[in-house]
Amino acid sequence: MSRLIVISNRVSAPKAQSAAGAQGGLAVALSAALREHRGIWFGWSGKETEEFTGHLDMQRNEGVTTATIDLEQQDIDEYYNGYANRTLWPLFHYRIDLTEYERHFGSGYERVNERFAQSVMPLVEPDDLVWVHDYHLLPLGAMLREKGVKNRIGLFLHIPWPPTRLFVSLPFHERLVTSMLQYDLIGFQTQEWLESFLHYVEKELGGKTHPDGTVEYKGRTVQAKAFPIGIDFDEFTEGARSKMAQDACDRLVKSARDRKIIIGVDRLDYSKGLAERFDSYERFLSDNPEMAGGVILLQIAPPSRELVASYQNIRENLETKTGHINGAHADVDWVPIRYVNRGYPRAELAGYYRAADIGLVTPLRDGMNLVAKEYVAAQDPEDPGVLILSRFAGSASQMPDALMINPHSAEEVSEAISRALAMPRTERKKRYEALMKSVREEDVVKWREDFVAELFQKQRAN
Ligand SMILES: O=P(O)(O)OC[C@H]1O[C@H](O[C@H]2O[C@H](CO)[C@@H](O)[C@H](O)[C@H]2O)[C@H](O)[C@@H](O)[C@@H]1O
Ligand SMILES: O=c1ccn([C@@H]2O[C@H](COP(=O)(O)OP(=O)(O)O)[C@@H](O)[C@H]2O)c(=O)[nH]1
Repeated sequence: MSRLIVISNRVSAPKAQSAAGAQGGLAVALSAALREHRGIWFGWSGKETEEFTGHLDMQRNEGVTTATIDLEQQDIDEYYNGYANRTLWPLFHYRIDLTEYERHFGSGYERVNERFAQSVMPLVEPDDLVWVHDYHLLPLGAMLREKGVKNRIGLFLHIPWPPTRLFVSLPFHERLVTSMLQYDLIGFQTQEWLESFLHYVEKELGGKTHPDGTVEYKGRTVQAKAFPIGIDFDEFTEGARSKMAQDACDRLVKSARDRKIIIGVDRLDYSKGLAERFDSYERFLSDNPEMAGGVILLQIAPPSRELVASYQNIRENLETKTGHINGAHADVDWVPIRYVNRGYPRAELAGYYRAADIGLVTPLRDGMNLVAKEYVAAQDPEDPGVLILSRFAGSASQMPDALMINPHSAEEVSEAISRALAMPRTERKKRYEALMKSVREEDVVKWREDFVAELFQKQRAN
């Protein structure tokens, strides 16, 4: 079996995750993948250094070897807070209005990718499979090729790929995608993002694409394919059976005092549609005055990317909205929204999910959304809650038995909440069983096995 070298922006050791509560689907998914695979996880330590040295901090923890580098302040500003999270993230989530095109972000992004390439090179052995993750590192494969790496290299993009008409607003878009065509395998979360990518390659680069996702471009053959990511089902359900989960469930049920509970769990990110969700909930309260005092929305929203202005704005906006909704609707013994700006360990979250009658997942655009899958996995099979899911989440394509909504329509979301609260147990069970089948079967193990098997098969074409 080939060794796996996983490269991602963030590296998160398994112990650190379970202690603090990993607040990102990528960290959750990769630790599960590496637990079974001999290999190394390489990336940024999350720390800052005065001067970049390329020093590798190697650690071994619960069967996973990690190798990390520190970055300079300017690197972090231009690469992570800049090009990754002020240019690519908003553009790839269709928010061209929030996308910033600064030349120094682009040069910082390339410089850091070059630093990643230089630092990881000594770790790569001839038979290793190299698996690069996400939008932070799109040109890394090409930089490794320039340094003579002949190994099979795959890329998995965890976020959407935008339609061509939006993507071409990115300066130097051809350069970015041409560099991506140095990978052997490019994975997307859904068929829709895959098709957008193939469309771009045909229309803008003049490459030839085939129905099975094969791309031919300037003598190279690259495979593109959808690999929907799942949760670590075994680990999650074990956590959901723990005392921590049980205590959390009891605590929430007790504090709700027979009220219906709706839960949302999201990084504080504009792509998650939190402002629209709060508006929809207010619409529900206004349309259903008899529900006053009978329902609460628990929104867990740990802060994210706090140095980026658009993330500071969403935080302020939600604080104002929560204050407004609670002010307008609360009573002496009832507050309609419990808005919590902190993160919890996943086992504790599992208890909160289980206590909730509705899981409200309403992103405006989301690569996958693992929270939707975790909500289902945490339910009591005999009395499950209802998942309300945005049609714009990647997970929607695998979860047709959720109540599917358009998150831009407050009316639709409000009606879905009413319908979920009134749904008979037989229908809830039927939907839960269908959803659970995909959550169980299409888990992170299958995702990793499918991607790695495909990468293993692909011989470098040139
Ligand atoms: O590392 P951060 O900047 O704090 O962000 C956390 C992660 O967010 C994104 O997650 C995506 O990957 C998930 C798993 O595939 C997927 O379910 C979700 O829809 C995506 O948004 C990001 O892509 C990761 O790189 C970040 O680590
Ligand atoms: O307080 C929290 C909030 C979130 N998460 C985890 O963070 C992940 C979020 O992944 P998702 O795919 O939903 O979105 P992302 O944040 O990666 O965009 C899920 O596994 C959550 O359980 C967590 O551990 N603690």
